[in-house]
Amino acid sequence: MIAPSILSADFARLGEEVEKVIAAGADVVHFDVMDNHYVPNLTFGSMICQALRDYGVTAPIDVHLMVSPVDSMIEQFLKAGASIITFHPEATQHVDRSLQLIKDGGADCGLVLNPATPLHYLDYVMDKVDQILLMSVNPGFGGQAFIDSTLKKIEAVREMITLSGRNIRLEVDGGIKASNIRAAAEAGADMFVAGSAIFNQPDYRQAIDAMRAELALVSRLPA
Ligand SMILES: O=C(CO)[C@H](O)[C@H](O)COP(=O)(O)O
Repeated sequence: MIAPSILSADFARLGEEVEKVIAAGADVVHFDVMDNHYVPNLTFGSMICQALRDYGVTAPIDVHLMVSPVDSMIEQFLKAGASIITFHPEATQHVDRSLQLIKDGGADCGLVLNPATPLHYLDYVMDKVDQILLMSVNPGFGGQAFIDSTLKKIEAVREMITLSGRNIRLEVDGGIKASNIRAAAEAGADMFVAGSAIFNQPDYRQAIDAMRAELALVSRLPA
């Protein structure tokens, strides 16, 4: 799945931008929520998610909360039509409760781990999460370079997913482009967030097609 991050879209024309990127072949809209507290940047909240739904966007909206605390934002995004909500475990006091809040609201839930965040946060929630998001940059800004150590982390989480026996999506986010998406997929990722590599290109379809062409060459797709 290709999930363009609207962080790099033209905010003045957001509805059109989302329509255009979905028409260009994207599967999911990736929605980066930053609070200038958990991360040193500020983006948009649930009203914009609701506005996209009201505009007619029916594609899944994958909300990545870079906020602390998280629970009140979860409630707002559930009401605003989020399909998937992920958050950073160290940003909430009760990880299991926050995950359950998302599930009870009818959305898919998941955890996000920063490049240096240990995997042990996943140990007791593998029966609950629908998605795991591994950040391949430090969160807060688009357009950063992919941190290579993420590949080993993707491999480790793919093993954990296989052991869990569950169909958990493994998403990677940060610095993804046509030249490195294949390595991320071969390590075990199956959902790819890309912001600048899509929205900073003149032709979104061409950018997405170039990524899909690389994915078609992957020798070992994750189960
Ligand atoms: O979560 C994010 C930053 O915190 C963005 O989704 C991510 O960095 C995508 O942007 P790019 O593809 O340009 O790296």
